[in-house]
Amino acid sequence: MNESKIVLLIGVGLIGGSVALAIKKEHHARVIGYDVNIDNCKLAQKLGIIDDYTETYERIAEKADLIILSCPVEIAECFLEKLSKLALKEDVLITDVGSTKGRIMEKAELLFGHSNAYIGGHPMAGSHKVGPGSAKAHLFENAYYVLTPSQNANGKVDQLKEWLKGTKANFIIMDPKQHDLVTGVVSHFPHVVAASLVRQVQGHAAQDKNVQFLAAGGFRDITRIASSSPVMWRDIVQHNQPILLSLLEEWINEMREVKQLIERGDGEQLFTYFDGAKKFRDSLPVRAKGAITSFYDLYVDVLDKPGVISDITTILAEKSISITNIRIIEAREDVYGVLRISFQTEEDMESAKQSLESEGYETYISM
Ligand SMILES: NC(=O)c1ccc[n+]([C@@H]2O[C@H](COP(=O)([O-])OP(=O)(O)OC[C@H]3O[C@@H](n4cnc5c(N)ncnc54)[C@H](O)[C@@H]3O)[C@@H](O)[C@H]2O)c1
Ligand SMILES: O=C(O)C(=O)C[C@]1(C(=O)O)C=C[C@@H](O)C=C1
Repeated sequence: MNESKIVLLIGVGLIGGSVALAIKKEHHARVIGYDVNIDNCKLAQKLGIIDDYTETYERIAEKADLIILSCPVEIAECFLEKLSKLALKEDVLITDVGSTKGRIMEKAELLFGHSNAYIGGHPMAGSHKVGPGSAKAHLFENAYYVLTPSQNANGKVDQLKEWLKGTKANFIIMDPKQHDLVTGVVSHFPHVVAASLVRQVQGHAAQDKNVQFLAAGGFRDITRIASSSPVMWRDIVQHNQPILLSLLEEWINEMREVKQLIERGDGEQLFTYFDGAKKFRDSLPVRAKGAITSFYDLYVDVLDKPGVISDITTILAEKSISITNIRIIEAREDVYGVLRISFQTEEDMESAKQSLESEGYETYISM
């Protein structure tokens, strides 16, 4: 379907590229890219993410059936102004993939509110990587994909879902303000904390080189997201400033309480604090994509002996089970360590579990 439809992708990076691939999986539309970084357009064309690219978006925008803003959120906001001055098609659909929705939707209501053209969007999955080279058609599979239709655009939500059905995401309609509060809590503020932890460690590393060598699994897990695009996060923080400031106040109070807990040194209170955090963290839906994880992880107890990883990968290869990642998350000489193996699908994870257990390995689905 959509034989002759034109999609204009403004921002040909990780998320735009992934959305474009998902659209091309289901529709025969022609996807044209526009990006300030022409190398991203060239790479995306080579990878089959876009059919062509343009160095001047205006002419294509006026022909487009679907326009996707997949650039940093401050830039997306500027593009709303630019697009509103063009003679767009009457039935055009415009969406974005930005991590914040409040300011974008305020502007969209102002400029496109009279029409039914604008539906904000935010796929709640991603990566710390950037650029079209890391784009994947399945990036949003099972993830929540928030939609924020402008006042008159409710009737067009199904049309957008149809365009985006190749993402296999779970669409959810939200109010933009509610969206910014929730994502502030689970995504934006954790990013600020991750970056600040890395900067604290950086300060210590300048005093003692061993800090870098010993920055192991736990630190890496909790700070992976600090490796994401600083441009993207600068814009997110500027857009969600009031909510982030209020979360920062909450966090400062929480840290004051933690300080008192540590000063008191009461084992029972410390246990209760960590146990409460563990119980809530463990209750989160770790097997659904979203804020917590992007893959189906299986944990395997292993003796740290030479050949154990190749034994495990051989067992899985014999059953044609593909893995997306494998990592030793704890290993000391001659004691049990834990291997984390990630799979693309739940079925692969379940078959791996069965195969490894039948060979005598002990496995868990979450820890
Ligand atoms: N990375 C994630 O995990 C994630 C997840 C969901 C949503 N988002 C949102 O998706 C959007 C894109 O982020 P990304 O992760 O794909 O980053 P990215 O860096 O991979 O892609 C952004 C692209 O926008 C381009 N760009 C920048 N300024 C531009 C301009 N003036 N005109 C045209 N193109 C321009 C960049 O050159 C780049 O190709 C952001 O709004 C971000 O908030 C990111
Ligand atoms: O997995 C990551 O690297 C992400 O940071 C993805 C993440 C998130 O916080 O979950 C980051 C920002 C986006 O708006 C949506 C998803």
